[in-house]
Order: sequence, then C-alpha cells, then structure tokens
Amino acid sequence: MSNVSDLLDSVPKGLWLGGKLVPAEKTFAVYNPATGEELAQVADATAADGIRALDLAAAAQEDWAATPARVRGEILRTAFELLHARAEDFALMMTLEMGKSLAESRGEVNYGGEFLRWFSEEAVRIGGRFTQAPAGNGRILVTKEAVGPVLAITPWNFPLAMGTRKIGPALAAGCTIIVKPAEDTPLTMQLLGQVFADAGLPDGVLSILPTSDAASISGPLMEDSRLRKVTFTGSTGVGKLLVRNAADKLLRTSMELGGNAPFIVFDDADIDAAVDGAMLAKMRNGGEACTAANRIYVANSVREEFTDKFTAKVAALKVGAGDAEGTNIGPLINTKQLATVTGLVDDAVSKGARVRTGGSAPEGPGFFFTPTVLDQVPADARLLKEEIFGPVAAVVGFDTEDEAIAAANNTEYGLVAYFYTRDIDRAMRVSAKLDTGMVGVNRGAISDAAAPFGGVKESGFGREGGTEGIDEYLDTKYVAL
Ligand SMILES: O=CCCC(=O)O
Repeated sequence: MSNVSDLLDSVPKGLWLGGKLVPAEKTFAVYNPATGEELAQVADATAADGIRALDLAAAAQEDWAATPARVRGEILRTAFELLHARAEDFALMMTLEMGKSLAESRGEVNYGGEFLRWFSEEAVRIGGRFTQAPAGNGRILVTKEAVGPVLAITPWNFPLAMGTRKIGPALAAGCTIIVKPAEDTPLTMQLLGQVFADAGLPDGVLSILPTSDAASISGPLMEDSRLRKVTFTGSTGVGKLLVRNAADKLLRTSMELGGNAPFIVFDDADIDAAVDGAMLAKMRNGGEACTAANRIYVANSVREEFTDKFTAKVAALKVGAGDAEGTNIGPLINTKQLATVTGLVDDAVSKGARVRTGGSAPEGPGFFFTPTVLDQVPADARLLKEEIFGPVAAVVGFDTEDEAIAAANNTEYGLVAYFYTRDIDRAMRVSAKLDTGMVGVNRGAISDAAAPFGGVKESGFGREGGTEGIDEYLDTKYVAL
C-alpha cells in the first residue's frame, strides 16, 4: 500500500477489544509532527472500555495460559511474518505519526519484529526444576506460571518496538494483555492489532486502547484485582507514580524509565570509530531514545580531534520530513518537546557552552530542531543532568579514567553507558565500575531482542528481551512433594 491516504484509510477505526474491532464512542486527533497538522482521528477509549478489556482478558487468561506453548509460539511467529509482509506500511505509519526518517522506521520494523520472533522461540523454553530436599524428607518441584492479565503502557518514541517487546514475552508466557499506546502515536499499534487478529490470536487475549486520557484507563485497571501486572516504558516521573499506584494491589511491575547515558572516549580510542559510535548513540531516532548519549566525555588529549570530526558529521545531517528523500533527522514529537530541547540548549549556552553547529530551531512549520553540538559544556548546565531527547550533543573534556567514571556515574539514572577504548583491561575495568544496567564497549548501539534491556537506579527495574525478558511475565510456584 504505502500511499499516505490509503494507509491512513486502512487504520482500524474502532477499538481492539479482546481482538475484535468494536465501534468507539468518541475519537481524538493524531498530529503529524513534520507539519503540525492533523493526520487522523483515532478511537478514544474510556474507563468503561478499559474494564471491558479486562473482563475479556480475565475470562481468556486460563485458556490462553493452558494453550500449548508451541501454539502460542507459532501465533507469535505468524505475527512476525505478517508484520514483515506489511513492513513498508508500518514504516510509513511510524514516520507519519512520530516523525522519524523512513530509514529509522524501517530499522524499527526489523527491531520490533525481532521481539515477536525471539519470544516465539522462547515460548517453548519456559523451564522449571526438580531436586531433592537436603533433609531427605521430600522433593522440591519448581514450576513457572503465567502472571495473569497485564497492562502495558508504551511510549511514542518507538511506537512499534516498545509494544512488541512487551506483547511478545507476555503472549509467550501465557499472559493476556491490554496495551495502552502513547497518545501521540496510537496508529501503529492500531495496525498491529490487525496483524494479531490475522495471526489467529484467540479472542480476549489482546486489547489495544488508544486514549486521550491515560489515567482514566490505567487508574481503574490498576485498582481491579484481576489485573496482575503493569509494564511501562516512559519517563521516570510517570514510572514512580505507577509504582506507587501498583503498591495498593502489590501488582508486579516492570519499569523501563529515563536515561542520561554517558558516552566516554578514552585517549586510546579509535577516534573515527568513536565518532561513528557517537553519531549512532546520539542521533539514532533523532536523539529521542532513552538510550541516547546525553553526555559525551572526551579525553582532553583527543578532544579537539574528536569534536571536529563529530561536528562535521552532525552538521552534514539532513533535516526534514521523515518521508522526504534523504532525510536523516525528522522533527521532534511535539511543541512541548521542542520547547524542552530549546530550553536546555539556551541554558547551556547562557552558562558558557560553545555552539559548534546548530543551536536553535529552524524557521517554518513542524517541530524541528537543528542537529547541534555544544562543547566546553559547564558542569552546571541542565542538559548534563536532564534527559535531552533531541538531536543535541554535549561534549565535556576529562583528564583521567577515574574522573570520567565519576562524571559518568554522577546521575540518578543508570540505564546505559558507552565507552571507546582499545585496551581490553580498561574495557573490563570500566564496564564493572559503571553504574548502569547496560554498557556498550566500542559500540554506539546496544539494543537487541536477544539481550536483556533495562536499567538500575532511577532508570527502573525489570528486563525486556533476552532469556530474562519472559521471566517478567512468569510467577514461580514451589510444590513440596
Ligand atoms: O527509548 C527507549 C528504547 C530504546 C531501544 O530499545 O533501543
């Protein structure tokens, strides 16, 4: 299809309740961040729709958990194939509603699809254990059981992949699931609902609830004891609120929250490789990623060389609508995000940071910000503490390894850190000292469906992907024999 108006016409108009499309009472507008204009109207779920979805999820839970793992895996595998059969539609949809370039969106179709494929394979590997009690008076049998109905709240920056990385393991584990996509980007998830319907997912197992009022859905669901788990990707502030609300019913929670990733270039690094890595770590997804390099620390002996080469590459990035030929960097998601990025850059510059390229928003429609490199960024600049979520790189010099590690760890966040070195001893030593859930060594991207993604400190808890990802949706049962 991949023609804009045909694609928008093909978006399911109703609500996916338990895998069936039902008419919605009302709709809300979704905007194109490249123009600021309305893109489409989408079904607007109410609190009552949320409870209907939970009624269906709770009713389907026992049968779905009892469905052979091989069957659950095959449905996921079919969904993976159907997603790829419509890859261009999904890519264009993400570009239209989120703004990222088509190349980025195509990358996300691959990345997001991998969670369906990976967990289609993990479904049949849910294990347990059997052992002798040490006292010799019995046996210990340990089994894994589906947690139960799950609420998944997903962000706007990866409209597909942040959904599949929750739906994949939940379905593989035997959990029913209700997905609330971000208000800015619900259309991709509406398309994914069709994929699961076509893949033969039984009734009741999956509901998708776009809404203009997130709390009206999540609040009542989390107060209902039939819901057993909440999984969230988004800001640390909202994550804390959800964890507090989850405490009442002691819901299982997985929280993939904000980041403030350091990217360290040591004096022994391959500088060209480090520049390429920094481009990826900073500019992937237009900088709108929790994994984005927020602070670039460069050994003073190589700082000028690195910054010159890096600045040249950033300045060459083409900014434009995501579906325009040759675009590297699309718009930010909305005016609020544009104001945040502008405010952080202005703050750093007013405190003495030097603008090497970019530095402001271009004239014209849409929520664009020119790719920016700031160097000599002072320690009190807000962008060294707060998540930028935009195409803005802040470069800071350092002299010693200890100084770089201390600066990297000087944040309440702990999602990911990157560093470049040619020294394997240093690679092992520094990896161990970084207070993050993930480390990229001579790598500008770490995301992989086969790896456990997640943070420590205020970046949250729980892991998505890898063999660990399915555990988030399984309870452990001990049977004494
Ligand atoms: O923005 C958060 C997720 C980023 C990723 O999965 O690579």
